[in-house]
Amino acid sequence: MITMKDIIEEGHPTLRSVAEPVEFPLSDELRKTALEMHEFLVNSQNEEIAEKYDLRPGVGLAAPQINVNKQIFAVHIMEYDEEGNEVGPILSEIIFNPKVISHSVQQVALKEGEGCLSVNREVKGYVPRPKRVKFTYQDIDGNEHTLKLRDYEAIVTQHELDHLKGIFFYDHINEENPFAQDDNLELL
Ligand SMILES: OCN(O)CCCc1ccccc1
Ligand code: NI
Repeated sequence: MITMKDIIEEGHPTLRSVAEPVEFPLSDELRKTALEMHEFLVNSQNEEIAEKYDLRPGVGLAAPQINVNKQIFAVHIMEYDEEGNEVGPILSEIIFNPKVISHSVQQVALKEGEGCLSVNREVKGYVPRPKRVKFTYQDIDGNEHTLKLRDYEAIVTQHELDHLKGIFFYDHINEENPFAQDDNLELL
């Protein structure tokens, strides 16, 4: 299973490189790695397992973060009810060879900013990203899919897409004023 020791940190060159496309059918090894990336996210959101293995909770994980320079990322975003019980998956998928088709001019950012499993420090500031994004990808069997996301799911997905291009979330933060706002930016 993947644990925090497998996740490389900023400063490692792989995190600033462009990931390679994935060939299908997957090798047994790459299929296993992809499934383990998704399993890490599920484990990291399970209180007992996260505590037992000291996992930082994550809703996304990109292959370059475990030093695999391939165009793969996993997302696992669950819906919770007011008591904090899991209702079901909002977006839970392993994405291969994603290609952005279009995105909105309108931007969104999380009020609390973003973090990253490969960045062991807090970097304050709004991370402006397109509010809506449409992209194609292949699933673990190589089947093509098209997905249109908005708001939080779009933010998480674009954070992962950035990792495949060697971009960190803080590259998008306004240096002069990290909390700069304009009427094209909606805070979530
Ligand atoms: O690359 C995934 N990762 O570092 C985990 C954090 C994911 C994430 C956190 C806040 C907003 C968007 C995405
Ligand atoms: Ni990250």
